[in-house]
Amino acid sequence: MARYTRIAGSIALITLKNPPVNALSAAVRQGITDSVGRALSDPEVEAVVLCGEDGKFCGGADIKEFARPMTGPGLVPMIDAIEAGEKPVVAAIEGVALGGGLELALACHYRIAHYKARLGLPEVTLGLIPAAGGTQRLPRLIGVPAALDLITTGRHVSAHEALKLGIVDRVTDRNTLELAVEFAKSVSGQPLAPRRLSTRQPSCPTDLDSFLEGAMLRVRQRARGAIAPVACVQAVRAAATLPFSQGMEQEKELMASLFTSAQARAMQYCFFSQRTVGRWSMPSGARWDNSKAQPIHKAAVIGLGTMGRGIAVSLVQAGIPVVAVEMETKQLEVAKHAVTSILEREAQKRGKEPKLGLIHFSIDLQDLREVDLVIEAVFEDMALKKQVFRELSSVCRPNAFLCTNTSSLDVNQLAAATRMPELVVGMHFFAPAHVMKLLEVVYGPRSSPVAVATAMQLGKRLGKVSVAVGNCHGFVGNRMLMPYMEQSVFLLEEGATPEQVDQALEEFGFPMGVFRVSDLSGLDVGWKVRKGLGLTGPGVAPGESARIRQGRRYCPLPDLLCKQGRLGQKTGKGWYLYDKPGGRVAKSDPWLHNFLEEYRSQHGLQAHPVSQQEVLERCLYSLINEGFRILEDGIAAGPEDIDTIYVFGYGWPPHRGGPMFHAGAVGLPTVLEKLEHYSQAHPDIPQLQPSSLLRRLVTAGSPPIHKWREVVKTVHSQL
Ligand SMILES: CCC/C=C/C(=O)SCCNC(=O)CCNC(=O)[C@H](O)C(C)(C)COP(=O)([O-])OP(=O)([O-])OC[C@H]1O[C@@H](n2cnc3c(N)ncnc32)[C@H](O)[C@@H]1OP(=O)([O-])[O-]
Repeated sequence: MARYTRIAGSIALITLKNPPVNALSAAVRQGITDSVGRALSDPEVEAVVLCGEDGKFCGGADIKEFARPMTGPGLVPMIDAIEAGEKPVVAAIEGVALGGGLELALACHYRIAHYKARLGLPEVTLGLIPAAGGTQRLPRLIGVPAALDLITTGRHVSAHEALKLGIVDRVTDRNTLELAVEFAKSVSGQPLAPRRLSTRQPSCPTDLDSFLEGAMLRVRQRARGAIAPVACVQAVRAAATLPFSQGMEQEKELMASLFTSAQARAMQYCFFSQRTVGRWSMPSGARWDNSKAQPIHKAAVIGLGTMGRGIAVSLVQAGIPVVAVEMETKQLEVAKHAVTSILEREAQKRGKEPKLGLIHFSIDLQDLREVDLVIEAVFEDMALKKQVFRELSSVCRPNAFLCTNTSSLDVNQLAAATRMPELVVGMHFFAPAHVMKLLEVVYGPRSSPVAVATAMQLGKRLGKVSVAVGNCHGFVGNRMLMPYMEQSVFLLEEGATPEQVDQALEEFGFPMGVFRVSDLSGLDVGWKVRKGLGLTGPGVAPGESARIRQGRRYCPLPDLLCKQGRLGQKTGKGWYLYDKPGGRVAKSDPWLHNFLEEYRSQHGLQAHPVSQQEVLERCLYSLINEGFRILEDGIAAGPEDIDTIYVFGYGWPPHRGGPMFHAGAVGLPTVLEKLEHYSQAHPDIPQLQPSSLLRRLVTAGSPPIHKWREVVKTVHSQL
């Protein structure tokens, strides 16, 4: 709803009231419509101030209403009425003005923002366009290029950037409402026509067509197959080339095609999943709302390789003092130089001073005596990590949280090396750690709720999307990746090329196919893991067949490439060829194609044409199948957790919701049928055998994804 009050004699104050973000629900739209009508018809009111309760202007249209039939007044007529009114309306923007919230502010004649406010049109991240006039008014206010940037990326801007761009008229560190009221009085009686954005001409680049073509190309590259960014460009083109009313018609048509699309459903599911994972729970019954996080005043990172450096940068950027530890002076100096340059570069990008004073570099573990939490990021070697944890346990305060950044090792074994195993959790960051949004918080059987709550809270402070997961090899993300990667190399044995596999995955929407990713991160990473698991190297029993390990099919191709020194981009060749070591442009490599042919003939393998459909079904359904096993094992609390991990950490296209959402969208019976088909064709690949949870869900009539937890619960209660 909206509250109407009269203040300072002649000012009508309309306050949006819909906690927590004053979203524009039907009741709020009705409240605004009624209040604006009342203010315009009251002869004693000279000007209007529009604000939101509790320091938040407006978080936009009410996303929860999208799935229901529309009721109440429409957003567009409400907004148009504000702009057309004969009394000045001033938006007092505190907190957020996002989506429909900013569109509402754009209909006001003046905008005043608190310096901490954030503004933006994030509809594209929900599979939509800003269809309450945002695509037509913003270009008329700040010009086509700047508007296109905001609309196609959905990025939020600070109040200061909004002022520079011309979105707001004033930024204040004072009481925004008081200033807005003063301002409203001062502009009362001034002509309103020039303030109505719908009447302005947008400023366009001289070469508008080629500018828009370039923009279209970029959005198509950035989010392959996503339809909303394309519609955003089309809508802005309409703003640049058509009168306002016709532009609005186009905006409406484009929105109509997006609103009910599968992509919009998937992206809105992602939005809510991200919030669902914040309400974490553990099998013990500990939850987000019954476990209290401890404050972290000072942290430490031990091991300053690529991951440790990124983690240290993340902590410093969040304003947390950090002790950064390496074992030797030489390594410490190299790391210090690298961390300092990242901090300087990042600060420059944000137009701020680097917080170099917050980081202390050291080779002395005694410097960790005062810290509240340590994140260990040394090599992935259990013996070394155990040693580090033993030392940390004796050096740090008894109540310090000890976290490991391991990507797959057993958190419980590390906990057992300490005096307080309940204070040990995994904090699995993704490279580069200061950029990637995902954090897997891994609890072992002995981790205390307070340790999990503290790691989750710290993740939030670092700006991460944190997901609490159980302890198993590879946790959630990497565990699911294993069958996916295995399928991709099996497909090479059967006749595919890396190019074909990558192309299929990239057309599905991944930014990079599996082989390109492998070249980027280095083939030696997986090699080391496989050696550790005894799948290759000295751990393999003499006389064991090259293509069978532990009774199941194994593909030695990645190991063979590693043995030849083909480690990916860093050596200039891997699955592809690069112009030099460290080169980034992947080219097809005839050597590799010959190598694959020789390998097949050596092992008596008959190459057959592999279709794009087979690539997708085998790679994606084996990954999804592992996701069902993870749910069955209680490693992830729900499908939303898995999907959030994949969207934020593994490049899963958000417009496809995440692997588990995708399974539901394809149809669980179809996924089951395909897995049955492929597992019959490849009985030596157990990962293709459908999980019992998938079977149960199909037997239960394939309930919608938000009901899966109930089926999982019955599985657990029967265990
Ligand atoms: C149709 C014409 C075109 C217009 C389209 C639009 O405007 S599209 C919209 C364009 N707008 C956007 O895309 C903005 C989307 N929102 C955000 O980006 C953030 O929520 C935030 C920055 C506003 C606040 O961040 P924060 O970390 O402080 O808080 P938090 O994120 O944890 O959320 C708290 C609670 O609020 C809920 N909720 C939030 N927004 C909405 C909403 N619009 N609606 C409904 N609910 C919403 C959220 O689900 C959560 O509920 P829960 O789980 O407690 O039941």
